[in-house]
Amino acid sequence: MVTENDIVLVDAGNTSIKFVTLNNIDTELHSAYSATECFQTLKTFPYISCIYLSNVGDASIEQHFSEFCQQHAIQLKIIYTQKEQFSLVNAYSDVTKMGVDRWLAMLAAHKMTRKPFAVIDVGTAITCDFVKDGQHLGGWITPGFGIMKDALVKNTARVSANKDIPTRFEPGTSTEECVAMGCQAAVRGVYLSAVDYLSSNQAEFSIIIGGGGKNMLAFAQFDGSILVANLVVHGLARYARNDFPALVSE
Ligand SMILES: Nc1ncnc2c1ncn2[C@@H]1O[C@H](COP(=O)(O)OP(=O)(O)OP(=O)(O)O)[C@@H](O)[C@H]1O
Ligand SMILES: CC(C)(CO)[C@@H](O)C(=O)NCCC(=O)O
Ligand SMILES: [K+]
Repeated sequence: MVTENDIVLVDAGNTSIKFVTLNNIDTELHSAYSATECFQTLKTFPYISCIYLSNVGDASIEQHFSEFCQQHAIQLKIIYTQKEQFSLVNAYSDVTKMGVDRWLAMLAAHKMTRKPFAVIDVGTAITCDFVKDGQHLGGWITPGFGIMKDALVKNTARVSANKDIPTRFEPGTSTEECVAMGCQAAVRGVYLSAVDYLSSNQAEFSIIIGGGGKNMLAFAQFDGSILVANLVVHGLARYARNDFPALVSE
């Protein structure tokens, strides 16, 4: 019999691989910087029957997982972006081009609200996708906080940045602070633009925010937006629960 702790959900992003067993989906995720590092941790798990993998990084990740799963007699399900699933319809005409993390974040958010919504995933890149009545309307791809700072430093002679993640939002008084605050302003701009777009078309809507950098949008909670942990992994969980309906009713 398959149980929730035998199922592992893996979100391979551009910077790191995040993974967790289905029963621990709302706890802090494990994180690894390579497939090899991820396998070292997976080998310490008592038993794995099935791995659900989503990957927006290098295709070699899928090859590594395929070999690992073959060696350890684990079933591997690689999830790809679809045109339609769980009553959600993708707006891309070529869905193979859409990062599966966006698709999974939409599926996770779609389960959380009936209102028209924007789902914002704050990671290496920031994505924002809009959905109304189960129809994806389209979205935005924006550089993430780190990439923005790097691009500024790379393309200027006198602008420098540090690695600090800002804990305040106000005008800066040194170059490094101005860069950190300015890039934070740009991240907040994605949220504010989503509010602007949604409110011009409908009276009621939800905004759902996830990803490792979601705390940069923590202020949005006061406007009724929902900050959720592990959006992509929650999307993967929908596929797992659909395949194994006896686990938990959906
Ligand atoms: N405490 C924090 N506060 C704000 N931003 C953060 C924080 N920690 C990380 N970030 C930002 O979030 C991003 C990391 O996001 P995430 O953990 O979703 O994973 P990732 O592996 O980097 O991204 P992806 O899955 O897109 O590859 C980094 O680019 C960083 O700028
Ligand atoms: C935009 C990212 C990098 C966000 O992780 C990912 O979803 C991706 O690689 N997307 C491919 C391009 C697209 O979604 O249209
Ligand atoms: K690219």
